Amino acid sequence: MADDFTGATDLATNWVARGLRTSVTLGVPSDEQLADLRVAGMDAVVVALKTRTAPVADAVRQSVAALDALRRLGCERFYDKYCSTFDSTPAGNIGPVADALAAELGADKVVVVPSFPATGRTVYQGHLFVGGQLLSESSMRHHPLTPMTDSDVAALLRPQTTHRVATVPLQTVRAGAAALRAAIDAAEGTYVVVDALDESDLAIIAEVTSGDPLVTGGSGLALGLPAVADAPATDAMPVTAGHRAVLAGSASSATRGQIADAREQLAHHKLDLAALRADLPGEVARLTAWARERWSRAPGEPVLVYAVDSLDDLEKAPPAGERPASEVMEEALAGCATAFAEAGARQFLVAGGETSGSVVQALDVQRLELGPSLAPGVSWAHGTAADGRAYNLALKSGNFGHRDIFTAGWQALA
Ligand SMILES: Nc1ncnc2c1ncn2[C@@H]1O[C@H](COP(=O)(O)OP(=O)(O)OP(=O)(O)O)[C@@H](O)[C@H]1O
Ligand SMILES: O=C(O)[C@@H](O)C(=O)CO
Repeated sequence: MADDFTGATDLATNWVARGLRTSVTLGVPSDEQLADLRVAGMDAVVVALKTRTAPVADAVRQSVAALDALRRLGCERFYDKYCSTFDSTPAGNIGPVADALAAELGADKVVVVPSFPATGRTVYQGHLFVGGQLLSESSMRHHPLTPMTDSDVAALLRPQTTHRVATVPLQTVRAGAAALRAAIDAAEGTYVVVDALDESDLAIIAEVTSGDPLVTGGSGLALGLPAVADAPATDAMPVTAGHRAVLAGSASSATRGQIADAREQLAHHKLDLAALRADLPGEVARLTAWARERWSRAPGEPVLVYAVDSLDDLEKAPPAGERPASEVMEEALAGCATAFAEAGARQFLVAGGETSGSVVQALDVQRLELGPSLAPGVSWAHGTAADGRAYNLALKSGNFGHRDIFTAGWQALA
């Protein structure tokens, strides 16, 4: 299970890359969805939750419900996917969720592996690096919801868990499978943060944990699996004809660069927080009229709607009596998604995990099948909403993707 929607498609992208037939359910699957998944005969299922910044008790309840559903489906091994930049606060939710899952599964050793080298995330001497910078010195220190101001993974996890947290250094990983397994078993703690700098390190960690009921991490560890023979054909993904939109609620530095790049080519509109607070439905209606007009003049051209293009846009605290900016922006982008869909949009590239959760929940899509990959951890997907409308969706993690992804990413749907 994954704590946000972009993280879910990130993990699914990596499992598909290793040849596993993988479905993503958006929320805890119902009995009917479980029956469909049984028929489809998947190798892996990712349950996408929106729990990264939810109240702790809520996050734990939803994660345990996801575990329960997956067990009823017959799953025996579980991957607790959180952000490769360990997005959390001293209260959670990584620790409390992992504690609950470990208790349910009777797991006494659980690896903690944020490393995802293909996107620049590595762990060395227990410290998390992003593109060669310590996490605490990276742009993640400015994150609007989970600012990361420490890089020591064990130190980040300790206040969040009732268990002890140990670390295993890179030398032990590189000493091979037997040495690593022995070190994990001997570690003084339930959680074991394991260093990994490249995919060969992840392959060793994946090998030695292949019998563990629970592993935790970013999606990189999934790339450590040996490839299965006949990989599923992602080019078989159905493409749904319709208008195109980029909806970006992410304030991450990669997204801000992608917005700057796309503004040169796409019709764009920056959301105005004050105007949304004054009249959110009216703003969404005006934006939809603008998008309709753009699509009528340039069919096939995406429109770009975004929240932030500079860190100065970020609101630290709302004015007295007002809702937090994050809630307002997520509601506005979710409102745009449903109104744009009503106007004929069927292809959405969404930036940001929380934003993707709000958008996909508003569209009421319940399951995604993955298609072509756009970048490490990002793929197009196809899903059908409860009202029967089909969509192509790419859910892009804030810091993932090349600078031109908002303009070049559509080629895969051509
Ligand atoms: N002006 C603003 N002030 C404060 N928060 C904002 C503002 N604009 C957008 N936000 C919020 O910032 C949050 C960004 O989180 P989101 O998960 O969508 O992106 P991200 O963290 O970059 O992506 P990911 O989680 O995939 O790395 C959203 O809740 C969004 O609504
Ligand atoms: O692990 C990552 O970095 C991403 O999948 C993510 O979770 C960002 O929201």
